[in-house]
Amino acid sequence: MNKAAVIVAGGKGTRMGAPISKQYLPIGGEPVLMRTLRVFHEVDSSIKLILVIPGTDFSYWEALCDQYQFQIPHVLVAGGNSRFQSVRNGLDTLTWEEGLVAIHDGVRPFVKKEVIEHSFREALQSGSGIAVIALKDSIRKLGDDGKSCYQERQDFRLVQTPQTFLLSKIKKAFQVTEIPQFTDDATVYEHQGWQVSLIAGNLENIKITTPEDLAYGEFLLSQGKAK
Ligand SMILES: Nc1ccn([C@@H]2O[C@H](COP(=O)(O)OP(=O)(O)OP(=O)(O)O)[C@@H](O)[C@H]2O)c(=O)n1
Ligand SMILES: C[C@](O)(CO)[C@H](O)COP(=O)(O)O
Repeated sequence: MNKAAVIVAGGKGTRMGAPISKQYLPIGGEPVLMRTLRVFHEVDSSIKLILVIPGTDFSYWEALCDQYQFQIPHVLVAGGNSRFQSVRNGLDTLTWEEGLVAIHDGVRPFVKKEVIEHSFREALQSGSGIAVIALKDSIRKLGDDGKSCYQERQDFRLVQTPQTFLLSKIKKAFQVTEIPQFTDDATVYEHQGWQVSLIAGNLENIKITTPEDLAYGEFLLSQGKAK
């Protein structure tokens, strides 16, 4: 079965507040994105890697690849104005009749190989494999009246990536008009009336979003808790 990964990194990293976009910032001595691409390559070197970045960053990324002698093969695709549009641009480049595709945030470099493998296995079996983790904190639901109420945290999961799908189904799912509820790829898939299948993600698979996340990532690497 053909396998691909669409690594989305078309954002601006506003919340990081850094002079360069967070996907290019060094972590453990190399840009975040190189670490992310390497995990997928090491899972299976036949996975076709599609890297979605802003079109205006292509020459910058190519210079970074030269500087770091980064040679893992990948196809560059220009991103869109939202994550949804960036994913769609990536999917549009995949023309196989059949296959599996993992969609993954470029800024989640600490995903475990086992999670990627599990997501592909589950997608082959049931159509989708969505990485999630249990909550560690208690949660409360806010009401319009300013009050809040208890929620059973075991009924909830935090959603990560990869989110892996049968290519034909996710491509069809993305042929819709974007709505605000599309905060990830699972929501786009289930908009078709299809149920998603969840798999266990890994705690270290944080989305690098704010400066504390970078510091935490460096800590994980220094402790050997992430690679
Ligand atoms: N137009 C966009 C927006 C986001 N993303 C990607 O989607 C992932 C998750 O998004 P987020 O963490 O929100 O990244 P940014 O949009 O870059 O961050 P911010 O909201 O702080 O600007 C990131 O890998 C980001 O690069 C993308 O490919 N295209
Ligand atoms: C896709 C995602 O990483 C799953 O948790 C998340 O929904 C992305 O959200 P963002 O607002 O684009 O950071």
